[in-house]
Amino acid sequence: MPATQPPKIWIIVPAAGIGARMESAVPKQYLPLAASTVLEQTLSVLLRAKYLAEIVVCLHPDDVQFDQLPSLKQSNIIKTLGGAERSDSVLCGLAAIAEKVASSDWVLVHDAARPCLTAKLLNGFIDTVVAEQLGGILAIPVADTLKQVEPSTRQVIATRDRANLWQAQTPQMFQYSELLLALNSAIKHSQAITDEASAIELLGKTVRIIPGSTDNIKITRPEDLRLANLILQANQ
Ligand SMILES: Nc1ccn([C@@H]2O[C@H](COP(=O)(O)OP(=O)(O)OP(=O)(O)O)[C@@H](O)[C@H]2O)c(=O)n1
Ligand SMILES: C[C@](O)(CO)[C@H](O)COP(=O)(O)O
Repeated sequence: MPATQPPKIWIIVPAAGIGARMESAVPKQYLPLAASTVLEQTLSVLLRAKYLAEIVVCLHPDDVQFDQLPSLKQSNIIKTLGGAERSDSVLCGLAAIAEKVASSDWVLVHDAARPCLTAKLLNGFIDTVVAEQLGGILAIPVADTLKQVEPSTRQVIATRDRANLWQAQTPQMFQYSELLLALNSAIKHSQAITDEASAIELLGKTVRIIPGSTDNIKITRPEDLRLANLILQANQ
């Protein structure tokens, strides 16, 4: 019987955002974190992914920092230009691997701005998606009581049922051809999407939730950086 080929995983790291909500002088992916920067911390974990083919980092056209990072010396990290929206950046990443990837290879997308992912969580996630052969995302159940609010007055309109509501995280992982089709279709139909899973959902396809971790925060606002430092210290 012929031996089965191990799966191949291509990792796309959208890192072309300007970090408006962070209000920092440099884009948040280049802010200092632990002994390096947010992006280097993220890449150091992703380099430990099982079945890794290549990592593609999608950068802003004005990016001057990436080439200065020691991580660039890794042969399986390549860079490409990102786009106006996160989904455009991911599509640029898919274009960068188009000549090398097979349609059934897996593409794992992970935000540059989520540096507290651990190799254990990452590889557990990969194992589950590969074993079930079904695209999936990390997510955590909503923990707090949810209020719907009138935006101008900030008055509470209603308390919403949080049962079965989960907060999406990254990594998110789908087969190359499925993700390419889904993102192109969402853009063609002007559907606003903030993650890969929403594009897949719009095609009517199944997305599996795999429990993530409250530690896998996205650096969005200034206070998140302090929390990320504490999480990384605690996980040392
Ligand atoms: N055009 C864009 C916008 C975002 N991203 C990336 O997508 C991830 C998640 O986005 P978010 O946290 O919203 O980052 P920013 O867009 O940089 O932040 P903000 O929305 O506050 O401007 C980040 O790693 C960011 O660099 C990207 O690659 N291309
Ligand atoms: C993909 C994501 O990290 C899932 O939480 C998120 O959607 C990205 O950015 P957002 O613009 O802050 O929602």
